Amino acid sequence: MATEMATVQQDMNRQDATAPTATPPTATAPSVTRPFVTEARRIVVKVGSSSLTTAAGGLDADRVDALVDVLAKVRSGGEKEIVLVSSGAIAAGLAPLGLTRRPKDLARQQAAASVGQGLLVARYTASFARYGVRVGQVLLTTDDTSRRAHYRNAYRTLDQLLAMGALPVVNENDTVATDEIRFGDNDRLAALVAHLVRADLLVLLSDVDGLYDGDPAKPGTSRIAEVGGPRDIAHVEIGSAGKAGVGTGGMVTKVEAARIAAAAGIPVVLTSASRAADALAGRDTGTYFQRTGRRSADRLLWLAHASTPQGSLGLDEGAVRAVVEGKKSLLAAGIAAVEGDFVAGDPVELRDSAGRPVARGLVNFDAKELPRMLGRSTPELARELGPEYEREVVHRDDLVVLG
Ligand SMILES: Nc1ncnc2c1ncn2[C@@H]1O[C@H](COP(=O)(O)OP(=O)(O)O)[C@@H](O)[C@H]1O
Ligand SMILES: N[C@@H](CCC(=O)OP(=O)(O)O)C(=O)O
Repeated sequence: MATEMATVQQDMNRQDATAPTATPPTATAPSVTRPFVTEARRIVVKVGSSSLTTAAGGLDADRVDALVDVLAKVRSGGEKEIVLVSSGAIAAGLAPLGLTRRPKDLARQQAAASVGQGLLVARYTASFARYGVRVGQVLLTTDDTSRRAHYRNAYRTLDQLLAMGALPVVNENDTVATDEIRFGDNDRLAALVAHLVRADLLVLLSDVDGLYDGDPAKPGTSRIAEVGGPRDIAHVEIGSAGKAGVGTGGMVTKVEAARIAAAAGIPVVLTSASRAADALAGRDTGTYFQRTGRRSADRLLWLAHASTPQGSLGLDEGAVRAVVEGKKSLLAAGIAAVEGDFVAGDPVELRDSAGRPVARGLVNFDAKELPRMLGRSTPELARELGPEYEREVVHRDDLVVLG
């Protein structure tokens, strides 16, 4: 982890007005100082609901167009690929359904998302068409991010869209996600998509021009220009709700997303949508989160951050050592307890004898099959129950140790 101190800068234009246009590059535009941005070939850009909607609610076509202008220009040279993770489905669906504010219940949020997602993608399609760019809609759930077959499929589709010169517009599949398995915000989804497509850069666009060292609405708070690692911002007061009332998660989920991406070797720039052009030109704007780690094995990041465990396995001490220190597969012999109603292929939590989660993995058996297997060796199981029981309960390739 990097230990440099965060750099703090005073900034007068912290909050985006609802002005539709991107900030024009003027004489005061900051100089190009970020080669990791100018050199990035594959970029994931995430834009929040608060940057796409009008003050009165509903989709703001001018703001969508302003963002599209910036993104189309970035990729116009043919050297850069962009994946856009766009929120805004729920916000866009409110007014057409006669709703004045974001409903609290999931069913009405899903209805709004169902109406709004169509409008959102229609708007992007029309707007990118001005530049002759095709968009492809990709809707993902947490399952698509943790199950091997879904994960590969999601990667293949996104990669193929990019190879064919299209621009993927990703959102969470809100209409089928339940409360338990929902990302809710798109910030972490964007970090995981960045990892999935092996992006060189993640740009998070919000209605605020960076991370502040306190509530940006209050005087005396300053923008943090650079974050070397989580310790740099351990003291920062990070709010969970945006002022516009249409976004979710606030700054908390953005910082978490930046942490996930940075730990996976992807640098992150967090700024406002109106500064997207500056940010993507490598100018010194917003908050830059340095990478803190290297790329990890593909799917495991998704397993750690995106999956919702459907149950847990209690491990004895030897099994905890084997899994955590030895990076070995989990065998039935080391399991003392089973909780939950999972089926083979589900993500489960692996806990130590004190109940602390130590790892997460995809289980190879249904919950109801496991009790009679506990504490027994693999050859014994094969002999007594049949050769299909001669398997690890969680294979080490499907297992991630929690840090
Ligand atoms: N320390 C902080 N620095 C910057 N913004 C903050 C901070 N704490 C809370 N916020 C709030 O987070 C909001 C952005 O979150 P959100 O509304 O969810 O945006 P989006 O829709 O873009 O995802 C900002 O408008 C700001 O008011
Ligand atoms: N998938 C949801 C995202 C929810 C949301 O508000 O996210 P964000 O604005 O990124 O905090 C939507 O499209 O409305």
